[in-house]
Amino acid sequence: MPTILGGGLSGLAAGYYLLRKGIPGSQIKLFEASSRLGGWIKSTRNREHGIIFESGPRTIRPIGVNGRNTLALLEDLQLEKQIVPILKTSAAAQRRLIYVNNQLHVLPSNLKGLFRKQTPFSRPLISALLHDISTGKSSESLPDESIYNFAKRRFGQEIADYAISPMICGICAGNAKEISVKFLMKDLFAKEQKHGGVVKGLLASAFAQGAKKAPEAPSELANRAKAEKWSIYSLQGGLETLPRALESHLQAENVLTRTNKDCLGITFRPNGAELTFREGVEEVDSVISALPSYKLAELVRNQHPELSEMLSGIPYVDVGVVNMHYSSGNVLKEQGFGFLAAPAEKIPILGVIFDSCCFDLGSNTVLTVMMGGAWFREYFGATPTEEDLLATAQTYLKKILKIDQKPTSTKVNILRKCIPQYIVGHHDRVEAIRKYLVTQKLPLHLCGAAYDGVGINDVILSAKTAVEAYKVS
Ligand SMILES: Cc1cc2nc3c(=O)[nH]c(=O)nc-3n(C[C@H](O)[C@H](O)[C@H](O)COP(=O)(O)OP(=O)(O)OC[C@H]3O[C@@H](n4cnc5c(N)ncnc54)[C@H](O)[C@@H]3O)c2cc1C
Ligand SMILES: C=Cc1c2[nH]c(c1C)Cc1[nH]c(c(CCC(=O)O)c1C)Cc1[nH]c(c(C)c1CCC(=O)O)Cc1[nH]c(c(C)c1C=C)C2
Repeated sequence: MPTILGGGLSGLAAGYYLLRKGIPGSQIKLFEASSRLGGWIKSTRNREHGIIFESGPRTIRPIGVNGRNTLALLEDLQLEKQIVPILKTSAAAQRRLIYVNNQLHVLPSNLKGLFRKQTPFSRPLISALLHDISTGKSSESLPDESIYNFAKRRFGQEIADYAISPMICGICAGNAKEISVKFLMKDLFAKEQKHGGVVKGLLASAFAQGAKKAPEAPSELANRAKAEKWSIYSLQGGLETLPRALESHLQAENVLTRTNKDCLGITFRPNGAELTFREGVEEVDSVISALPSYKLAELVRNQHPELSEMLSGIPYVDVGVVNMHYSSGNVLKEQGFGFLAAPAEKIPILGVIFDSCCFDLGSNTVLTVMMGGAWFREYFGATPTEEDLLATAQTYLKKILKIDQKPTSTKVNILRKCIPQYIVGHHDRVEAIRKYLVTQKLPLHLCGAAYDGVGINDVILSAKTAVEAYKVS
């Protein structure tokens, strides 16, 4: 009987894939510590004006193997009609801004943009590619390095400071000087190590592969996303519609989903495992962990200190999220998805999402300010109040976006340890963790944001992969 620990998106998706594997729902259990399922995905609708505030994720990418996998899941859950796409032609898809040198700048969004000089860059971006071509490989071969160093070596300091560093903030709220190059640029790094440059490597593999592409049968929804040119998408009712649909699906199939069930320890036995809860002990055949890695580390510490140590080596950061709603028309002068602040600006906010520019919210303006991340303690100390975060958000909305108006409603969330950081050495660490599970023959499978990608698509795929490896006894 497989038991899932953690009822965030990856845990719910693990339940869905176990059912698809043919395991009867009555044999599957899912235990969640908090009072609700969905983890960081939380969409709150204001009762008075109906505006939805997302405190966690808000958009999903439709492309790539993992993007298409999510679309197949949505299709199976019959959520197609609830998809709200952002088209590639929209301002939200084409205008991503960065805040550098006390100013907002638009990042190039097409090939033409590479040939033009655009602030804050001192030269057209094409010169970054020439920099890569003319720069040799690093003298010794590197097993890993920070994405900042890699970008600086290959493409120059401006790319590292103005493009890569803000982008890392906008994906994992992290410091590019600490994050592994393999987090986003695994292939480019491998190409550089093999061919002495990224462009050289890309050309070599283009010649080697010709125009061949892996054959794949995309779902109807993936074809629609391509034909209609979706850039990213959300769901009616907010992204929480997805965990709610998974929850209903699992319950309809008789999966036992229990909230307020905080697992306190795991002890592996020759034929399974014992899970300790405040209410007592549950005996299970095998465990699928959809927990944050630092939590799993606590649960296995007594029996497997070495595994626990490796799991605790994956750091997490805190993010402050402030949703702002203005009912008095458009208070926003800028168009686009939002802006990200370059860490060199040394301001407490990571970036702002222009929600009402992404989705049609009538005459309302809705913005989400994200702050802290890798620098949370530095700017906010150990115990900031919600008022501190709201005041900071308002200060920077006024300074950067010139918004003076008082918001109609606001919501502040301090998300503690919400995003894992894939620091230099992460991939080796995850490999060592997996090797330990195999050599110790532990009936434990891992999924979730801690290991193979932090996005929604990644965690859904991680659940699918974990379930594929699960052997039905
Ligand atoms: C602010 C923010 C913005 C984001 N934006 C995007 C975005 O726009 N697009 C995108 O693709 N991704 C985004 N993400 C990432 C995405 O939200 C996450 O990767 C995903 O939700 C993680 O799901 P998970 O199931 O791995 O983890 P979690 O959501 O952390 O779920 C883990 C669950 O385990 C439970 N748990 C913990 N301890 C125990 C225990 N002892 N026993 C039982 N249960 C336990 C927790 O309560 C929780 O419900 C964002 C994340 C954040 C924080
Ligand atoms: C400022 C903080 C954050 C913002 N979004 C996130 C954080 C921590 C989290 C996040 N955003 C994206 C993903 C998924 C990546 C994936 O694998 O699909 C996650 C976990 C999507 C994303 N958002 C931005 C970028 C560059 C990306 C990567 C993929 C894509 O191109 O869509 C930009 C961006 N994020 C934030 C802002 C303010 C912003 C700005 C323009 C907020």
